[in-house]
Amino acid sequence: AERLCDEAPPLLHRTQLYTRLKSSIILFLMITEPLNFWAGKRREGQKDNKEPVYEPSTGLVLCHLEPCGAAEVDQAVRAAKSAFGHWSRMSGMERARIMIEAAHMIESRREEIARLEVVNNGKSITEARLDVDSARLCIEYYAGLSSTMAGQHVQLPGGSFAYTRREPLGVCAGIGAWNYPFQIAAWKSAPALACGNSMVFKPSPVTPVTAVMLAEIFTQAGAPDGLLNVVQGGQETGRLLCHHPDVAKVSFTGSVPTGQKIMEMASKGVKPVTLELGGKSPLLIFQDSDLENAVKGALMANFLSQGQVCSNGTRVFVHKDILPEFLREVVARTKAIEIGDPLLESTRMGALVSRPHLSKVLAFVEQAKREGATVLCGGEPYVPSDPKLRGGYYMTPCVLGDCRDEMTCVKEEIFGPVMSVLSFETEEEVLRRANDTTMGLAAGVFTRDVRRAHRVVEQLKAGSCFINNYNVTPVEVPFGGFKMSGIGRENGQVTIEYYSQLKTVFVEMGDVDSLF
Ligand SMILES: NC(=O)c1ccc[n+]([C@@H]2O[C@H](COP(=O)([O-])OP(=O)(O)OC[C@H]3O[C@@H](n4cnc5c(N)ncnc54)[C@H](O)[C@@H]3O)[C@@H](O)[C@H]2O)c1
Ligand SMILES: C[N+](C)(C)CCCC=O
Repeated sequence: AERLCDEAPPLLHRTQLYTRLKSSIILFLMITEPLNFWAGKRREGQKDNKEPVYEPSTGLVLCHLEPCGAAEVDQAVRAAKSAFGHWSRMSGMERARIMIEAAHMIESRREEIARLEVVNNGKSITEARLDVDSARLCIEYYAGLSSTMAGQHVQLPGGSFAYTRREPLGVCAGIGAWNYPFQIAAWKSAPALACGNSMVFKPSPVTPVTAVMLAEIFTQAGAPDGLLNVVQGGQETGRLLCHHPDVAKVSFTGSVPTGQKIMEMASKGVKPVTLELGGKSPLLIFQDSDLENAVKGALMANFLSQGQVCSNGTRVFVHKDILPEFLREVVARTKAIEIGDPLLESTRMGALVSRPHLSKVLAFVEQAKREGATVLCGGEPYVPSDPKLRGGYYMTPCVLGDCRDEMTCVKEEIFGPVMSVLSFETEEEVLRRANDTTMGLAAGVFTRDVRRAHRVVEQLKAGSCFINNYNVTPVEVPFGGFKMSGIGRENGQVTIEYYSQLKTVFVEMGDVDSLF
């Protein structure tokens, strides 16, 4: 009876609740458990400040978030500090064994985690499974790197020498966004733990459900209590974490304005930051592209996770010679995207994450129309025929034509299923326009000309570039942004450097040659 809809009248809600419970009783029971986790156990937060969390596909209340205040954050950090003492002294091989066990457990619980991600985030089950796989692969990858952390030996005159040690930082704070809740928790914790750190992770208050499962899995896999902790809450909890004197580093995924605040807070303690921020990435489609692949690439660049992807290539620049053909094809395929219950196998687009976010995205479409863009398809609220989904946050995926560089839809991150298509004539022109942004997370180019592809990529000011594909992020490959899209990288070997520090040791083999 607690599953109140955020808009529908109570009577309708009761029918929906009954239908929903019959089909997902296990999910419902799990979500009543506490969502904070420290020192190896689920914990309650501040009951007086609890807030409802909604299920995007139905608009019903899914659970309540009990935020952590100063006392709870301190307990979590203390637990992490205690685990760090033990974990950091273990060998890389020992840490790897536990991480691999955790990866196996994720594999065996793949469906359960993916379904909970769907219920909390609204994305399709097909995508949620891939997100869980990416989380698992990330843990496997860093388990493999854990034993490779090594320093350098430097020979010096007279037989003296120096060596470097790569050491962990201590307790790391992770703060996540709502678009990839489980995956973000794994992308941050896996390299941190592999390097010998412990972590306190704060998920977005919109999607608090799955990160705690990851923490629980690490404990069940044999990690010391307190190795990965989860504190729930919003800005205030995040602020407490950033300022905590025992937190050595902050790794953040979220918007540019929040990233700026995180950097400011971390600067007070001179703490290193990793910032994975927003984007307004360009996708360049040349006249010699394989059009079938270019269209598929544009859809992958815009409509994954209901368009709520940081790296999305939302400014699609198409050479004028192929623009009509491209638009015909891209619009036809966008119209064919199946929207609806994200738990159904056939669904390709689920619900946006919240009602306020849906309203914000729809307002961007309205503004685009006022500024002269043409809606070629979509951009409308969508009500699925299934009665239980009537209170959900759906919209039809949108393609905007006749876009110009100065329009709001081309300049600002919309973070929804809205593709802005622009026409170009020359390589030099499109490069100038593509780079004319304060952000630089990702960029893509479609062309059959291999020389053009590399020449263009060299000039694109973006951290993650794709040639003849888009939004492919294998965990072996670094991911992160240029300019205001961020600092540091996630994934790949280089991320070890962002979760460790170098100690130099000088060893004298002779006598001290004193000047005094
Ligand atoms: N580059 C990447 O890898 C990446 C990945 C996913 C999302 N994003 C970006 O995230 C944004 C959408 O996510 P969002 O709406 O959750 O972002 P957000 O910035 O509103 O919130 C992100 C996190 O920061 C916390 N937070 C907010 N204010 C804070 C403060 N003052 N101090 C400490 N913590 C604070 C939130 O509670 C949340 O956990 C988009 O801009 C998107 O591009 C980037
Ligand atoms: C796996 N994706 C789709 C590239 C997501 C990257 C994380 C950004 O939101």
